[in-house]
Amino acid sequence: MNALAATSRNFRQAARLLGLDSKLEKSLLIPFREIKVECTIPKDDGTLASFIGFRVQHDNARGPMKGGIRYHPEVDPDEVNALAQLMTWKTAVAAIPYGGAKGGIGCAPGELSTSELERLTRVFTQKIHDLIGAHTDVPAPDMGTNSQTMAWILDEYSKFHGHSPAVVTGKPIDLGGSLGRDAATGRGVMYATEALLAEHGKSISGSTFVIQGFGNVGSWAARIIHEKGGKVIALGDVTGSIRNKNGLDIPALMKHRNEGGALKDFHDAEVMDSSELLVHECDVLIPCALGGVLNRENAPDVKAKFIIEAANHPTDPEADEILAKKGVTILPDIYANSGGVIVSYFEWVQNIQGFMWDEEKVNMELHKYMNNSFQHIKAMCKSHDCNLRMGAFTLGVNRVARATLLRGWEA
Ligand SMILES: NC(=O)C1=CN([C@@H]2O[C@H](COP(=O)(O)OP(=O)(O)OC[C@H]3O[C@@H](n4cnc5c(N)ncnc54)[C@H](OP(=O)(O)O)[C@@H]3O)[C@@H](O)[C@H]2O)C=CC1
Ligand SMILES: O=C(O)CCC(=O)C(=O)O
Repeated sequence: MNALAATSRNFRQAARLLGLDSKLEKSLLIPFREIKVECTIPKDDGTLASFIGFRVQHDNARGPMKGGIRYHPEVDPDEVNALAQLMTWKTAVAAIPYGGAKGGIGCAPGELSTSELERLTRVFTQKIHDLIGAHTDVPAPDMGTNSQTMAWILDEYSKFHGHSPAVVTGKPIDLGGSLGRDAATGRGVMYATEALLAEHGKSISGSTFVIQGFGNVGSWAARIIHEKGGKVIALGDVTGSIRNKNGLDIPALMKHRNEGGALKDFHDAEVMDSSELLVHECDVLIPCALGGVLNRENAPDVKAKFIIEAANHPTDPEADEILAKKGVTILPDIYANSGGVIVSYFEWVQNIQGFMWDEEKVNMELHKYMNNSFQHIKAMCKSHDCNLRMGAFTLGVNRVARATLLRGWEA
């Protein structure tokens, strides 16, 4: 089942639990606007290269649409659509005043030079600048993009609309970015994990973790979990996977990576087959890379007791069912990885206020938002007798449905 079918299926199940009117259900599912643009750039060698860029604006009943921009070869319209829809429910679960959107360009960022990436980002921004804005649709980083990408979007957008720091979040600090945004998704993953483990009488310290993905989300999650006394015993990225049963030395691994070393060359670990990563023995499994990585092929072999969905839609519905039967508890993406968009909201607020918060305040507010959402999800699980995924979906969908009904449809 592709990402869009899986996400829509979860939405429909939540709509049924909530008893939503079928016409409202249909209207909530259909995206507000889907944008597809051709982006041609001259490469450094003078030849032309063409790419397709997407921005799907899913819903704006609760506020400006919000979501990241992904650069990856597998970006396609259905996936962007699914990710945009997830953003709508995620911002509602987090109780921040946004709707949902997502964008992407089908490209392999690792195969483009920095100047080619800059040209591609600027062309994409030229094509969509009229349709984004601080009060309409606010992009942010996702897989394959970072604060530099946001700086180029800000600069290009500002040529048309004047200096507009609040048009993107996840910017460099020197351009109005927020302290704590870089680490926010990983830190939010830690707060979410802490809250879930506490429910089961456990803690991060003393638990073992396996992490897939060592980019923004995976590396920050690993660092913060390590700081909290958690043992990260295996992790992997697209180049390979490593393990150490006594716990990987994450600060040393970060240093090795920052000096250009590949994971497999890290001195204090054993190289392992990446196909074993997701089914490795551990207490907590944290996928932090692509969608659909847990499926009917590997779900029966998963040994983790808890899965924290730091990636978006890492678990397909068949795996969801298999894992539920095995008694694995899954903390769903629309809550588990919401730390990023929550601190994006703080960044946007700071840009609009023209006032900068210190990092302690950012982290304290993030903790508060994550804990509040967890309590609200649990309350939905109780009142609808459902698992955490449906608890989060019913919470998010209900908030968007209420806002939509209050706004009405009269022309
Ligand atoms: N950035 C954010 O704030 C947020 C991100 N997310 C989600 O988190 C996930 C990761 O995003 P982010 O960390 O920003 O992305 P990055 O591009 O920073 O990192 C992605 C990581 O995944 C690895 N990877 C890619 N393909 C594979 C694969 N096939 N097997 C194993 N590892 C792989 C990459 O390896 P390599 O570096 O070697 O290419 C890299 O380590 C995505 O699903 C994203 O949507 C969710 C909420 C917010
Ligand atoms: O920070 C943001 O606005 C969006 C982050 C994002 O794309 C996501 O949560 O999937």
